[in-house]
Amino acid sequence: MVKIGVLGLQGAVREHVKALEAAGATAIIIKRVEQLKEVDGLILPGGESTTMRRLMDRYGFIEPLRDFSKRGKPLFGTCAGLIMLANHIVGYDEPHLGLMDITVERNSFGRQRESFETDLSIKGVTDHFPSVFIRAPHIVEVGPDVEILSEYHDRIVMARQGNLLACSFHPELTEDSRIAGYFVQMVKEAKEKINA
Ligand SMILES: NC(=O)CC[C@H](N)C(=O)O
Repeated sequence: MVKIGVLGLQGAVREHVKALEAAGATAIIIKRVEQLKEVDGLILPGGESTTMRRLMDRYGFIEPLRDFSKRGKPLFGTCAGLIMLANHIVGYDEPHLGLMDITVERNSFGRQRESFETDLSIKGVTDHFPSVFIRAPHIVEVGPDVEILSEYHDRIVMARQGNLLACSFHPELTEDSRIAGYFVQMVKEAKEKINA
């Protein structure tokens, strides 16, 4: 069984733990850098990216998370977590982790529609996934190694680059654990490779 961490500095943490368990993984909440060595993959949850960055700096997570990724361990960023992974953020000079070859724009679905739910088709998962968007970012542009997994009204809302997975919405806020299952499978495959 794979063990997957959920970064627990801020945001929608417990819901991810539940979804991972429903998808057959062991899940632990990560609050200290030393805990990273216990897990085979990590979820960066939704929340508020500027707050999350401040806490990552305070607890020294930036470099250890880059190392984690370099060692071939998968990361999955949802909503604010997607913003943490991106190489470029529209309107900002510097990225946060800067691991994934994507450009993201924050809060891109308009104020009057701050939060909504819609049915999305997600490549490799299902044609119908109930997706909750909360002040969500979207992916403006992807590099050549990035596979687009889902779009909503011509905006990219889910993508994968090797061991990096990112989506604009909150898959953990619905009962459907198939996206968590997709990530669990990524982590299993990465673990086999690392141990081979
Ligand atoms: N639900 C979310 O994670 C919202 C993300 C938030 N609007 C940000 O820019 O960080």
